[in-house]
Amino acid sequence: CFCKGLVLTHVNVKAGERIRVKGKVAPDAKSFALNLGRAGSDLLLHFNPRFDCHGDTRIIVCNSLSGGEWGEELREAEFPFQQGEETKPCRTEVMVKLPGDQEIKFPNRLGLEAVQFLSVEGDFGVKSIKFD
Ligand SMILES: CCCO[C@@H]1O[C@H](CO)[C@@H](O[C@@H]2O[C@H](CO)[C@H](O)[C@H](OCc3cn(Cc4ccccc4)nn3)[C@H]2O)[C@H](O)[C@H]1NC(C)=O
Repeated sequence: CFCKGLVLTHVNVKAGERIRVKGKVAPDAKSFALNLGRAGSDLLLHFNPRFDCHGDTRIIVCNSLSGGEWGEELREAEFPFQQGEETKPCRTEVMVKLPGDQEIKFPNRLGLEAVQFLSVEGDFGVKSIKFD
């Protein structure tokens, strides 16, 4: 079974701690997103792999959201995701470890000490989330 559109609050993840999200990319995935922050309107990291969305093909878009305003996008061309596969786009405090050895570092633009909010959106079915 898949959990789509998941929102967790009060997760209280601090710098150096790790969140490991495991799940499956939908076979017909267009895009999915993992969001970390204080709340839905204040995101430290919006991590958005796009298979075919907003005119983007197989690009990872990362951004921050502050008071509902998007920051400047960071676009990563390395795209280690396949539609229909199991994957672990795991992440730590604004350092995102991707499948394989690839990492994306993203500035802590909101200067959050801890993350309270985690959400998963789009074509990704969550199978497990681990905090350690
Ligand atoms: C060239 C001038 C226009 O630029 C375009 O402006 C769009 C609107 O700002 C940019 O798209 C937005 O990029 C944001 C990150 O910078 C977010 O990804 C915006 O999506 C927010 C969102 C989440 N969700 C839920 C969701 C997420 C994933 C899959 C399914 C539902 N629905 N909308 C998404 O609409 C889009 O990335 C941007 N493209 C470029 C090339 O800059």
